[in-house]
Amino acid sequence: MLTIYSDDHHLHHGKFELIDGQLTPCFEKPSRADMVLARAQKVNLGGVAAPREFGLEPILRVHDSGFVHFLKGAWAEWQAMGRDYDMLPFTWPNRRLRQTIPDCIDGKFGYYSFDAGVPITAGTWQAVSSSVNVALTGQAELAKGARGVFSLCRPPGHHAAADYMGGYCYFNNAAIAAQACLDQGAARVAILDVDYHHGNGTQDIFYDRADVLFTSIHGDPRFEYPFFLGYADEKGVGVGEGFNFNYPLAAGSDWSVWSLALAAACRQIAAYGPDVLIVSLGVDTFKEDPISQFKLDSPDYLRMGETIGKLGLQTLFVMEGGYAVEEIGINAINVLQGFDSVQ
Ligand SMILES: NCCCNCCCCCC(O)(O)C(F)(F)F
Ligand SMILES: [Zn+2]
Repeated sequence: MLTIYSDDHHLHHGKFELIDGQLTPCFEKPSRADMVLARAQKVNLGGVAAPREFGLEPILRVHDSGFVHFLKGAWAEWQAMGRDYDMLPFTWPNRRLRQTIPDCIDGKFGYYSFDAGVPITAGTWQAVSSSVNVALTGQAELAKGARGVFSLCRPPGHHAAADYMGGYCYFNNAAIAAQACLDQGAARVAILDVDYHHGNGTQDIFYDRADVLFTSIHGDPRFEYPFFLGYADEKGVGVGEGFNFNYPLAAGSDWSVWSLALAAACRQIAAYGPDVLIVSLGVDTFKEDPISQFKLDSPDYLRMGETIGKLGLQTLFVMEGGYAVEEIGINAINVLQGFDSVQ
């Protein structure tokens, strides 16, 4: 399987995030993607290709222009205030506050984000732009007939919605790739989000649409981030009703439980009959993951890939989360090797 990868992700390395009331070094760090790339090369998964440049147009097919232009100009605006350290948001327009866009950068950042997990640094714009190009280059390979492609995206994207970032995500790489499939003539695209955390951004973007089926298996939001979306009763709205399936699972869930949700999601995907499948591939479902509560083990990721491969669909794998850095490469690449093992 071909891997699409850009070194530009190294340009994005936030210093701190707020976890359990403490400022903690960011878990979403460059070594994550380095370990996955190293494993892909070690097992000779396939070639590694640099992304092509697609510009802002495909991003603006999914994201609000005010949001995109805020992110593009944020660091320069911050620097102009004499600040050379990471930007972090700290106040958000909650219930009954004005949904207005202030002039002050702190107000704008709060308007365009939903948590403090999105540091903006000097290299963030370049890194997130390249992460989108990695996803779009993978999508282009699929359009040329590839059975499976791996877009090794960093930063991740599935928490980002049309007009807000959060949870380490800025642009929604998987959603942008899905929209590109539709813009190139696909009638239906299925997205399977296997990251430990619910892909609230991806769900939000496609919630009122029938041309994208969203399925997600994740930690129950009653106890797990992102808390405020990802419940089983969220089925879509309007013409989108019946095209959204959430499978929240209890803390401690292992393969025996997780695989039942995967089978259910795959039944929905098969019934939908998509032209293409996009997998938001997070491997923070791993039993050793430092910020997550599932109990999958490395061999389970081979089975995950085989199960996905048996759908018989052209599939774009888009990297999302996973923080057990020593094993992140083995677990992510196991999924792809499992997929490839199915003829
Ligand atoms: N007590 C733990 C608090 C963790 N708070 C933030 C979690 C963000 C998860 C990001 C991710 O793994 O879903 C992505 F794929 F987007 F990277
Ligand atoms: Zn996650």
